Amino acid sequence: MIEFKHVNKSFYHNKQETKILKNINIAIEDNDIFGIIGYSGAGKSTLIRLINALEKPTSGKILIDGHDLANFNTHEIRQMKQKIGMIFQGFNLLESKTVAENISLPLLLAKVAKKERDKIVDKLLNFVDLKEKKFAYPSELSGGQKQRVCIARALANQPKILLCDEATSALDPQTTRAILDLLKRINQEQKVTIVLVTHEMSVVKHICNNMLVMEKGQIVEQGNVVDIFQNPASPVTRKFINAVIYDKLPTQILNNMLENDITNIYRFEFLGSSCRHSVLSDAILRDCGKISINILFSNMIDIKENVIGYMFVNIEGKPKDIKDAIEFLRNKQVRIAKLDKDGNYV
Ligand SMILES: Nc1ncnc2c1ncn2[C@@H]1O[C@H](COP(=O)(O)OP(=O)(O)OP(=O)(O)O)[C@@H](O)[C@H]1O
Repeated sequence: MIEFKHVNKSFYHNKQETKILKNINIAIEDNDIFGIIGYSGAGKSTLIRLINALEKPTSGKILIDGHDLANFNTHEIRQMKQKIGMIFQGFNLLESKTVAENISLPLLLAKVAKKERDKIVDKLLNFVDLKEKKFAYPSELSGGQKQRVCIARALANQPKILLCDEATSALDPQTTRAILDLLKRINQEQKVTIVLVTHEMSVVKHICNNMLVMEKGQIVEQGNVVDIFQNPASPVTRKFINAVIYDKLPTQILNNMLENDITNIYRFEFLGSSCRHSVLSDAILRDCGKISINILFSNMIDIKENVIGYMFVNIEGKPKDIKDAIEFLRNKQVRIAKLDKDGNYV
């Protein structure tokens, strides 16, 4: 387990203090895939670098499996670092070494015998599906292949924790997905805890179980990914979620509606069970056609077998019938908001 207790981190320049992390409290369970999301400069990299002692906290405690990192001597820090692998956006491969030599490096540092090293490297090359690139140099690899080499290198010492700092930010969406799937496999098959820094909610959505959102050195929200997608508490979280699931009617459709004097526009928010039932047709059938529901736009995603999404509709009918239908749908766990004159859903 990785725990942060009231952690603060400042950098000093000309005796001037800049507070980078403020009162950070986190508990990451073993075998979790934990996402840290925030905009540039929020302090994500500094936070993740505290876990493997690349940075030291200014105050507060960081505990790995209950042991305070501050109490570790140099030897213990070295041992602990061997059990924490790290991968970066910039790959950090040695250009003058082959793929096999790059992967072998941590084993060499850990004084593993050559025969054993070769065996481990072959196994890792197999695992990351790069057998045929064993003797290639980094310059001969694509971005996705380079990141696979980095992953193999990070796994060489059989780490318990893998830190990923924007590991997919330089990759195209398809390669990103393949790398994320590989990380998921590492987590499931090798029981490695993964802590992942990103500025992309699609990455968090794809593999994380738990997450935190950072803004200006502070945690503004943390918890289960599905819960946070369903009930984002902070504006910055909502902005991140909007990048993967848009909670407003696209302007073009809205303008088209308004030009045609269609104003009875509602946003239906479907969560969990409400998605699995035919609630809309139930509402229409129940009222024997007294109302009509015209779907304008729909936007659904699935996260860990939960479907979350928005549907924008125009409802026509007598005010009382519309009110009844809305009440019926609300009882079926559909969250409903109406578009007001200012363009807000209330
Ligand atoms: N060694 C350092 N000395 C001084 N300031 C630093 C140092 N490292 C980071 N900072 C500052 O700390 C702040 C947070 O940086 P950090 O890299 O942790 O943010 P981030 O959320 O990872 O951003 P990005 O997504 O752009 O990498 C920034 O303002 C940065 O300039």
